[in-house]
Amino acid sequence: MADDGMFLNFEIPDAPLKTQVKFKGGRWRDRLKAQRSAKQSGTQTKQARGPSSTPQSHQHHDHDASRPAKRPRTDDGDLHRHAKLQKTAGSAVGAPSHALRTGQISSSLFTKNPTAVTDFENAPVADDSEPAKPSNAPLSEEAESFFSLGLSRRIAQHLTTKLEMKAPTAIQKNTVPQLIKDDSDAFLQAETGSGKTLAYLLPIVHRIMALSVNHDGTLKDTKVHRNSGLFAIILGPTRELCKQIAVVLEKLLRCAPWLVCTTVIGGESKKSEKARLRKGVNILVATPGRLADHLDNTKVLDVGTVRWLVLDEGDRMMEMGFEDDIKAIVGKIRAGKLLKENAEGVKLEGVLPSRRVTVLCSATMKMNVQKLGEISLVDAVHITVSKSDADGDAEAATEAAFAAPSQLKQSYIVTPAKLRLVTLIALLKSTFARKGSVMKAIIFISCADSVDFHYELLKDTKSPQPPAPDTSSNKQDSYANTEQTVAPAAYVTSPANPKVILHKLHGSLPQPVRSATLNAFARCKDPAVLITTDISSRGLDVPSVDLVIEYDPAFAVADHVHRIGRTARAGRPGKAVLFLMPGCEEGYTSILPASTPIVPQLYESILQKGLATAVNLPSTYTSTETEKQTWTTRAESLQLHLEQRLLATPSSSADDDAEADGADNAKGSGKVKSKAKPKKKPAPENPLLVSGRQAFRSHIRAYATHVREERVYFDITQLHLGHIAKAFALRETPGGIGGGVSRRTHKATTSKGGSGSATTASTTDGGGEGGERKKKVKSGGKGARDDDEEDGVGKVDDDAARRMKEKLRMMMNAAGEFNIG
Ligand SMILES: Nc1ncnc2c1ncn2[C@@H]1O[C@H](COP(=O)(O)OP(=O)(O)OP(=O)(O)O)[C@@H](O)[C@H]1O
Repeated sequence: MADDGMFLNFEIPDAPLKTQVKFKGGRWRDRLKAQRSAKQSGTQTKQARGPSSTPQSHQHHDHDASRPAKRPRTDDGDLHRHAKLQKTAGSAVGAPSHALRTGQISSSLFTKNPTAVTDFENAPVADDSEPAKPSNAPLSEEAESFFSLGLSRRIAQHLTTKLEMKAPTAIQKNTVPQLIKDDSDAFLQAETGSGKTLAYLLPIVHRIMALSVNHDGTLKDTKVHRNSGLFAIILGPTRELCKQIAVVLEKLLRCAPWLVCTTVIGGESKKSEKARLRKGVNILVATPGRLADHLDNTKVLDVGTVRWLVLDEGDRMMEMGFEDDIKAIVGKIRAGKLLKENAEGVKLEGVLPSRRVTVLCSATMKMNVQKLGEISLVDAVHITVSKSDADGDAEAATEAAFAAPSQLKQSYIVTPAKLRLVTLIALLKSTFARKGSVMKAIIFISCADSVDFHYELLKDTKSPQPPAPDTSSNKQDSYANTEQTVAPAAYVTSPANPKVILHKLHGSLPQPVRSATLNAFARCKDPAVLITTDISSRGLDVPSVDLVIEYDPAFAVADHVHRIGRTARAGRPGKAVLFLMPGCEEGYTSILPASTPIVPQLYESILQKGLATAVNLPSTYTSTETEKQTWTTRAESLQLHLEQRLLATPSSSADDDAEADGADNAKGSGKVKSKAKPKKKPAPENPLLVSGRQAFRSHIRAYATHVREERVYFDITQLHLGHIAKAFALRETPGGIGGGVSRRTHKATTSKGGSGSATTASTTDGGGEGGERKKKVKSGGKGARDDDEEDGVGKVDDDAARRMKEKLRMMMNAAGEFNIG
């Protein structure tokens, strides 16, 4: 069938387009071969542009044997599917009227794409008939109540009346009585969104309250207050999570206003944290590095009365390199003498646990959790929601906790690399096509550079920044802090949702910006999209997230489970869509935990649905789209438009600014010669192009850091870099991937201990504790990529570097097809 849909019917400026590709590097013979291949391909393209262009000529081109083979080509299959969909879309495929005039270019979006191996015909289909029973919802009110868990009337009433929680969830039902009556350590494991935070907070608060309140709610004579001692420490991996835990705790403590909690999480001056600790605190929420620091340097922080140490998201803390800090914290707490009464003579014995209790909390189980257990737990009770655990089958119970919530609908789209960007836009556009169907969506991307790029690309360039959420205590601050991270979106809006607000979040942003952005996303009343790295994958609880898009797959299955767990929380419905590329990536679905089948979606259907109507371009651009355009031409026009945006020369005002800056700098350095003719400066590069190239490089490097066991699905040698560049709206594949490590870090710090081996690279950690901790990136480990808080540009391990080198050599010997004239 024909593939005329791939031709574009509009002019683009000549200047930025490279008509000839220069091949550098590699052996001259290979370069010559590639040059010839390019020439031949160019001739074919020219032929195709002529009026005699036929679909056959493209197919011939596609099967050009002289072109170095990279991946199995599948045009036949692809075009067949494509044509089939075109027909259903009612468009005329193959009409020769699309033939281009000289000077126009062809978009190769729909050609030379590898075939998906998924058997779409026999794959499971989405079952919309009956939603699955939620697995993480609160239990029925008739069957369970907070009161029956052994909680005091005061707390139980507070939960039902003030916090509007009618009944406990299953993990709360199993945890609360255990931690109230027993002083054993506990390993708490339940799926995402199942209410683990309250599961450990409720018994702690209940028992601390019991120092001053009788079970019937009447007050005792002795009433503890903020200076009565620190009773519990809760550790979380990121500042965001710690803040969130503190918010839940503050709400809970409203029924016991004499108790005080606070956070020490970095990102603000240690002095002010010390001041708060000096004022007195009963429950402390902290990141490990910052707490270890205070334990070393803040005398007023006395752990003699501490009875509970909670390690929330334990595996993540280990993964982030907090092992030494945790060891130090556990060691210090255990070393201190356990006080039976506090300084004021309040008897703690008999009310608080008789020993120090450690609670380890995680939705997923990794090897490092075991290690953390060895460091911190003694004869721990394993608490899950599963019956199997009660039956003694711990493995089955762990598996149940590791699963995604049953009501979460998971699907995946096998999208050729070149079509990723337009498919993402089409997916978002169709998502927001109906008012109210999706209010909030989160897009996970592998690295901060790529987050920055996609945010800049998708935002509406000229629209004013949306107002800051009005609930902030400091409106002005909040507004200023989100200036670079919150903006109205272009492309993805629809007549039903003309306003969609875009947010970006990653660990390279300053802490106040991170907090303000998250706050803005959580409180946004308009439909909202958050583009983010894994910094948002753990523990974050933002209400009404209806959709999670994994545009880049997670670096490990456990991370995938946490990412998709940002939706479908506490029994609410949710959807998760995973982008995969044809080939080995498709096998990844076989290892994903899911209670219901993960359904494949055709990218063509997504494009067809999303691009059924015209795309709203940013306000500085005028759309030339017509109603009659088909989804394929829309996809191509959109891709071309995006590529052109990157190729556009920056405006003259930018030039002037640069000129002025240059002059200022020269003056500053005192090197201005009065009569010297100002040197002509090279035209500044388009910032979007620079950002796109950087995003591409970081993306490829991050790709090399999938965990070893999963690299069979994410094989870097299988990547077609040229095609991937297209997903960054780049016409040419940027160089400089293999060489060196370019990092964007806050500031260099020195490591506190740690076993720095020759293959160990260190990057500052902007996420956990604002550059205080040094993250260890070990050879072969996954720290090399943009971890949640880093910028994703790390050292690729030796193995990956070798494969990358090979890949680059292949690249240099072959011509990326859209590099060719
Ligand atoms: N008993 C309850 N009734 C109703 N909602 C609840 C109940 N317990 C918790 N929730 C709500 O459920 C949501 C998820 O809770 P929480 O963040 O503690 O989950 P989690 O198990 O820690 O998830 P994750 O593993 O993703 O961190 C929160 O919005 C919380 O307010």
